[in-house]
Amino acid sequence: MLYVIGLGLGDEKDITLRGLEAVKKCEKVFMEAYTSLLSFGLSDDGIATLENLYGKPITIADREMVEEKADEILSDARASDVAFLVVGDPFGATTHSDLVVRARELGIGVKVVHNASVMNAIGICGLQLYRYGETVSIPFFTDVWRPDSFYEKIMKNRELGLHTLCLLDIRVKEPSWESLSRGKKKYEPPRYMTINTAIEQLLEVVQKLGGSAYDEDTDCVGFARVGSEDQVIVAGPMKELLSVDFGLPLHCLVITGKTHPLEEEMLNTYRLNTNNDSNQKDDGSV
Ligand SMILES: C[S@@+](CC[C@H](N)C(=O)[O-])C[C@H]1O[C@@H](n2cnc3c(N)ncnc32)[C@H](O)[C@@H]1O
Repeated sequence: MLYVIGLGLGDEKDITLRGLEAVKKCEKVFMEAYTSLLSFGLSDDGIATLENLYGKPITIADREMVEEKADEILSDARASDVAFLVVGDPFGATTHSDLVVRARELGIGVKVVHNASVMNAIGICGLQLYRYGETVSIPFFTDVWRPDSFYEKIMKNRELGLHTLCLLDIRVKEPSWESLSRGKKKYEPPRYMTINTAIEQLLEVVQKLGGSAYDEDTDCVGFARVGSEDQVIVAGPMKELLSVDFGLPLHCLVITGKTHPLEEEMLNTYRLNTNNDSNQKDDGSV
């Protein structure tokens, strides 16, 4: 049996009871480690915390392993119970349908244990989840690659008065161009896009295209480490969020559409000049 288990967004305590029971009975545990992060990141300590809780070792499955070596995971799942752990919800923003479809084709049973996803946790800012349009991904620009396909989607959402969730690039275990040209893979250090970089890129694109979908005065909400004890949520115009230090990853950004007075009321509690208590530490410190 293949158990596909969501870990939630914060730390090791966010797994559900159902998920924990499933992991405990599995003989092998893989953890997908390239589309999201728990609050402790990929530090050895963090993984060790999970291993202690589960009472068994975890094999980190990077993109190469999940995409190229899925056979290994599936052949284990054919013979015994195997857990495949995904931060957030397994089907929130990342779809692991490939693995599930292949397992089903091979006659391997699949059970999914859901959990909170960034896709629903952003509801905390007060913008109604049913008032969102298409989610966009913002990739890191390079000197020679500065794609702008997200612009049109944001424009369509804004024309319809809908909010836009922008998921920000994560680069983990990316081979460097240099090493590829030498034929021996060497990996770049991991990179996680900040809200500040995302806004810089968004403003660059709207200026380049001469568009009007948004500008530096457009109201947004920046989220860092949602679901963790030290989460930070700040609402304000793009130009204001540009200079906010949101701290460690992960970050995402919402560009507001047309807001309802009730949405505004909640949003106002996250503005810089208010008593913003988005941070959930018990002592209220930020
Ligand atoms: C592919 S999505 C996450 C999918 C995950 N399975 C889920 O359900 O949440 C990854 C992106 O979502 C955003 N994200 C995920 N978790 C976050 C968090 N706790 N706080 C802020 N942004 C987050 C980041 O922009 C990150 O690059």
